[in-house]
Amino acid sequence: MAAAAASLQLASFRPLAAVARSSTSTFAAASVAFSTVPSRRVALFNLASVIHQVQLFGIKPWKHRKTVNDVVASSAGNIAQAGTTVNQEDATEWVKKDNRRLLHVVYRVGDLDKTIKFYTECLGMKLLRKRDIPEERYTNAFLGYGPEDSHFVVELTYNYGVDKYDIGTGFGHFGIAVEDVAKTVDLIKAKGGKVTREPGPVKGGKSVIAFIEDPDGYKFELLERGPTPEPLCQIMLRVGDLDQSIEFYQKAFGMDLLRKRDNPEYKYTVAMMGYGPEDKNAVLELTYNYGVKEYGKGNAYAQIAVGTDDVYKTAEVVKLYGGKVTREPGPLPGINTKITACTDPDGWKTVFVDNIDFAKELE
Ligand SMILES: C[C@@H](O)C(=O)SC[C@H](NC(=O)CC[C@H](N)C(=O)O)C(=O)NCC(=O)O
Repeated sequence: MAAAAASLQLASFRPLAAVARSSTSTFAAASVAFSTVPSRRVALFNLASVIHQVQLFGIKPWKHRKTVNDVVASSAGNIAQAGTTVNQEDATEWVKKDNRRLLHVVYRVGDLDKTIKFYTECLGMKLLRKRDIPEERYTNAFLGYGPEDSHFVVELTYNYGVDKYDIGTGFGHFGIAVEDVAKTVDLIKAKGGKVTREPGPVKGGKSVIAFIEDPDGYKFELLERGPTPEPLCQIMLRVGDLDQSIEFYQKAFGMDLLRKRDNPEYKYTVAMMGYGPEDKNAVLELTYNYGVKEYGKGNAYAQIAVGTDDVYKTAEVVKLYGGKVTREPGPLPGINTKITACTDPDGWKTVFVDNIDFAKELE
């Protein structure tokens, strides 16, 4: 197994010192939005959080205006309703300065041991941790090319008794950077892996790629690149309106548009979105196929997870830019890690995870 991993010629797995971020994305502040915060605890947390962010980033606090929904705290401590009016400029400033990175991508598999064997032996990943939640009847396995505190990894979910899922048409593939695609493909073939596209230059371009399939049919694109600290480098999702998606990921998520490439010959355009340069960070590769507005999502691929310093503010910003918050911010029962979840314009899900709570989970 060690030899297999070595012959993959994957990059040295040194931790990322820091996630380099640029601030190239710009957008106009146009309107204000309102959101309701349902409890006093959350309202007080938000106040503390604003102060915390000011201390952390040295930026001015968000402007909160009194509205009919505002927090009404009597001397007896009763809260009628809570609400905030978030100024877009401040939201933009905060989201760009928030400490964000892609943590992991979550998807379902039908046979955990089979997938772990394939990822470790054919893709050279390491099994980082496993957790079984019998009361919820599922098991997770985390695999990747370096420790979770500094690397993007996969989180596999096995639901007891479910051995098959529908991958749908919207999910594209995961990208893995390797130094020699042909050698990697040979190794994968020797291990019995399925190669769906032989090594060679990408159609309409020069970079050498290949595609393989894992035991559940998830596609992995092998991309020939020099050494990188983050070999697990892309999640490709298909979208129905690329400009709308780019704007959403820039404004609501604070991502940068790292690269956009149109391939008219093959009738598609891709946009790379992320929290730092592609050679050092995993990115979202959003693909628009000319004229295709909708895709089937299936039930196999689940979501990406992104670290944040404040899930409450994150949810506010997502709402401010028209995103759908599917899980209001707050601690998860049992483990107390604070999260919030939302969907993008195509319905692709993201879970934001509190950075400090996540670090505690890894201890
Ligand atoms: C280098 C980087 O930009 C790529 O590898 S793009 C890979 C390319 N993507 C697409 O074709 C996307 C559109 C396609 N219709 C889809 O929805 O998946 C690709 O897969 N090329 C295949 C090839 O054989 O070159």
